[in-house]
Parts: sequence; structure tokens; C-alpha cells
Amino acid sequence: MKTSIATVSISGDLKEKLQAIAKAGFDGVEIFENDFLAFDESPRQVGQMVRDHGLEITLFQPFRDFEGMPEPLRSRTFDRAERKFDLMQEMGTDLVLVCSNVSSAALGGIDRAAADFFELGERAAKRGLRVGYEALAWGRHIHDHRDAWEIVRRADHPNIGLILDSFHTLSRKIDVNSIRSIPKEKIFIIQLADAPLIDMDLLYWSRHFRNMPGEGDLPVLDFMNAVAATGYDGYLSLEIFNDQFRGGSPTAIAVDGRRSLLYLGDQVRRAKSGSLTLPSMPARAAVDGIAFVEFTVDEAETSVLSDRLGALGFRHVGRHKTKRVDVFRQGDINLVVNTDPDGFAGASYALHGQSAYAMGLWVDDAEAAIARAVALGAERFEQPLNPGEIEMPAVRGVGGGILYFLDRRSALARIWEIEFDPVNDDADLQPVGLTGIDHVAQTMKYEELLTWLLFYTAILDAHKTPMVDIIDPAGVVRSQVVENASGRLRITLNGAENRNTLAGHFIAETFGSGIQHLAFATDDIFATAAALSANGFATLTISPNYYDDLEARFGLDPAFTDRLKAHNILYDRDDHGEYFQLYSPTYGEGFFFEIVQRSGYRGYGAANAIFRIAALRRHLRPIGLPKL
Ligand SMILES: O=C(O)c1ccc(O)c(O)c1
Ligand SMILES: [Mg+2]
Repeated sequence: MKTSIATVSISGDLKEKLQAIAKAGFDGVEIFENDFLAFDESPRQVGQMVRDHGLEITLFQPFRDFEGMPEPLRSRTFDRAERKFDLMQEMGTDLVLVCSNVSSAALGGIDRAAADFFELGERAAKRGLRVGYEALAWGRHIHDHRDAWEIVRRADHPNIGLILDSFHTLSRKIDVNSIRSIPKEKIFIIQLADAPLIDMDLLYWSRHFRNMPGEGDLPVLDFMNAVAATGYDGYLSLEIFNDQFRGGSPTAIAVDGRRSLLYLGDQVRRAKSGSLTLPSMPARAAVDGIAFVEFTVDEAETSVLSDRLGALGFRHVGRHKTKRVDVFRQGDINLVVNTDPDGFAGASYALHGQSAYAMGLWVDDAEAAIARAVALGAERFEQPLNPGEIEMPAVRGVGGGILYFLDRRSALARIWEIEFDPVNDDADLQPVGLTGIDHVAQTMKYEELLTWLLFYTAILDAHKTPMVDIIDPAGVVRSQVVENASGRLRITLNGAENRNTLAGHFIAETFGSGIQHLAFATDDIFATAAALSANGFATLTISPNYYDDLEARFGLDPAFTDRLKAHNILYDRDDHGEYFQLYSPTYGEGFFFEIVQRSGYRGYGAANAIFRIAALRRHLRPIGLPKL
């Protein structure tokens, strides 16, 4: 499988784009005409620059409004085509993409179009060039790949072929099985893009909202399986028009792009649907829970954090044999507090301040998980081991944090006994009934949300849920969840669009994305609330107005509502069950804890978000200039 990407997909000038594309490991690049026109160097120099980066030009595009024109426009389009052929030869590419005509002057007619392509094929053949025809979803007469294929078939010229673009086919819900009967040598290249399902004008949707395969909602895998069935084994080329990507980091977007193709290729390989030459990698890692979450803390702050964890019912159960690292436990939850000034934790503290910078996942096979992550372009994380320590495979995760993999088949299963000495915790504070981690909430800039969604779903056996808008009094935060079928993995990703929201404040003030809250599970939230209160832990106060509305909305028994209100417990319900939530205040720049009880409920309490965010915000340090 060879991978390519259109220059239009990422930001920067042509030079920056090519650098990022080469660095991400692509084999080829589609030169989008405007990127070339806006650049100062000659076609020959551009071609050289591409080859100097070790890349091949997969095609030059687009050539517009060609087929089915009346004279004198028809002659002019052929003259235009000859000019572009000159340019292609100088640049060093043999393929041009012709997209279906959108001009109101176009006459239509399958045979007229086929005749035009035959003539273009003759002209291209004289120069050793090839022409690929693509149906735009909004083409004036041709907007279906089946019609484009019929034109190519009737043109019957070896230098004329078809270009299939998943967006144009899938946005119109055209049956992908129609692809299976196209001879593979007539498919000159495959362009791939996904998109979120939004009901809007096709052209606008395509030009602004496309995203990488796996990031959106279109059945790109079905499309690819149909392509693979033809025996096609050529380039897979991304063509992503996306406003966010245009403003994003060229390197990050290029890395996402290549990851999306490798992940898609791996799914095609597993579906055994064709003969694509594909690298093999271990299957997505099955996650059986969150083994630990690790905080980096300054020595001076440790007593505040350990007192807080104590009041939340955690016991200090272990101290690392060689490092300043402690573990606190309750139920299945392990919270690691790292005050080691050396190593990554110390560096992370220096940069972000106190933060939950790492987490460990229980997977079926940690070595396989790391091998897959690395095969998908994740950055392996390693630091020197002290004597007696065992190596825990890890990669760089969200916002420069660390994601560790542990399994129960190696010594990693006994990490707490091997690396830690037991501690006798004689605190008089009692456990409060927390059983495990329900979810981990990570906050990032909105532009980074798709990156992390793809990262997690490509590496882990998990799916994404639809995006929901979380309304913060100061703006919108977009939230999407990565979760697995067992519910043992739940990560909520919150993309902040501005720095005034609680989420935006957190990433601005801690200098990067990261874990903003941890939600612990309990089987009895009322008992937990009472135990917290006995431990002197003050939960977040929720407005009484919320409870009046809640009672009316769900028709709750007033006595029940009073109990919720007495403990500041939020409530929600869906078709599957009930959900109870309570919160800590925020700490530092906006970190907090949540405690939930779910009985079948599938969501995360989005309906309550505005109320608890309003309450959480009251604890934030005000920012801005002091009043004069
Ligand atoms: O939006 C467009 O005009 C356009 C151009 C070329 C393509 O390959 C495409 O898919 C869309
Ligand atoms: Mg296209």
C-alpha cells in the first residue's frame, strides 16, 4: 500500500507542506494547483523539491469544466489542457485529475463526454500522460461515479481512467458495491476522505468539513473494501478540505493522515477483502480497565494532595523502592503521586505544574499494544530504569502526557509488589465506597480533538460516540467519548474553542492539554456522599434552582429530590437507566474530581454540564488585570 496526500489537506506554504508530508512517511503527494500558483518557484523546481523530499507526485489537480462544452468553449478547454500538460511534464508527473464539469455552459450527454475524453486521451498519449476523471458530488451533469465510469468505459482509451473519491460516493449514499465490477487497471487513483454527518449543501460540506478516514461518520471502510475487491493495489491518497486543518499544525495533521490510512489499511487486511499489499500489525488492544493515573506534584504540595485523597477515602498503600513516588488506593483505583524532581515527571511539573500527566491501561498484551501504537506512528516513551524496576511499555499521549500499557501475563501484573514497599496508613479517615474509575476526562484545544480521537480508536479496541456540545457559560466545549463495549475504558475528550470556558482556562493556564478530571464509580452515591461528609470533604454546591427544574422535568418524588439536593447530587436518566453525579470543587487551574453511580445509563450527564460548570467556575482563580 502506497500512501499519498493532496497538498490542499494541510496548512503552510508548499515547502512547509512537503516537509510535513515527507516527515510523516507518505510516499507521494497530489499537487493542488492553487498551492503551486501561490508559490514562487518554477514547475521544474517544485518537481525537484518534491523528489528531494523522497516523494513522488501522484497527480496534478484539478482540471475543471472540461467535458461536454459547446464550441468555442470546447476548443479553449483543449488549449487549456495542453498548457497544463506542459506544466505537468516540467514538474514531472504523468497524471492529471479532471473533475466533472460544473459549468452552466456544459451540454451533458454521455457520448459527447466520452468523445471529449477520447480526444484528450489521444493528446495525453502523445506526451506519455494519463487523465483521471472524477465525478464531483455536485457536478452539473455527472455527479455519480457510475456515470463517470460509463464515460471512461465508452471513451475506451488506455490513457483515460477513473478516479474514485470516497467523499463524492459516500456523501450521496451511492452503493459502493457498484465499484466492485470496475476493472482495476481503469482505476487510476483512489482519493479518500471522511466527514462528520451534517445535513448541508454537498459542496459546502466537502470544502469545509472533510476529515481523515476514521475521524468522521462515513462508511469509508465499506468503500475501501469494495475498492480492494477490484484487485486495486495502487496509491491511497487523502484529499481533505477542512478549515481546521488549514489552520492547524502541518506536522500533526500529516501524522494523523498517515495514521488514518494505516489504520484503514489494517481494517481492509483483516476483512480479507482484496489484494492490497499491507503491513501487518497486532490487532487493536483490548482494554480491561485503567490501571492507574499518575500525578506529578511538587514536594511542597504533596501534603495538600494526600490530605485531599485521604478525605476522598484513599489509603496510602505503597512507597516506591527507589523513587519519590507514592500510591494511594481505593477499590480498583490506583492513584500514583510522583514528586521525583528528576525524570519526566519533574520535567512535566516544571512545564505544566501539578497535573495528572500519565495513565496506565490494562490491556491483553502490553508488548502487542506498544507494537501497534508504534506501527501507527505513536512516539515510544522510555526513561532509564533504576535497579529492580520493570520496564513498562509507553507512548506519548495527549498533550505530551504518557500512556502506559500493562498486562496480566507479564511481571507488569505485579508492579505494585515489585516496585513498591507497603505503607501502613494509620489515617482515621474512612473509605467512601469508590470502586473504580468510571471515566477519565481529557481537555484539549478543539483543533486537537480529532487527533486524539483517531489516536485512541486506531490503537485501542474502542469506538467513538457522536459529538455533543457542552454549554459552558463562557462558550461551547465540544465533547466526544472513546469507550469500549465492556465499559472498562471510557475517555471523554473535551475540545475547548476559547480560553474563557472552564476547559479553555485549564489548558491555557496549565500550558497544554491533559487530564482535567477523574470520575470515580460508586455503587451507592448517597452512602458515598455521607461518608465524604464524615471525612470533612466538602462537595461542590449546586444551585437549588436546578433541583426544582429536575423534579418537574422527570416527575421526581419531592422526598427523593430533597435527598439529591442535600448532597449536591446531580441526576439524569436515559432509556437504559439512571445516572447520579457529584463533584469536588476545582483545584489549581481547574482540575476536579467527579463521583458517579450508573445503572445501565450510557451517557455522561451532558444535560447537567451547564449547571455543574457554572458551579465549578466559581472556584477558579480570576484572571485578567486587577481593578484600578
Ligand atoms: O471541491 C472541489 O472542487 C474538488 C476538486 C477536486 C477534487 O478531487 C475534489 O474531490 C473536489
Ligand atoms: Mg477528489
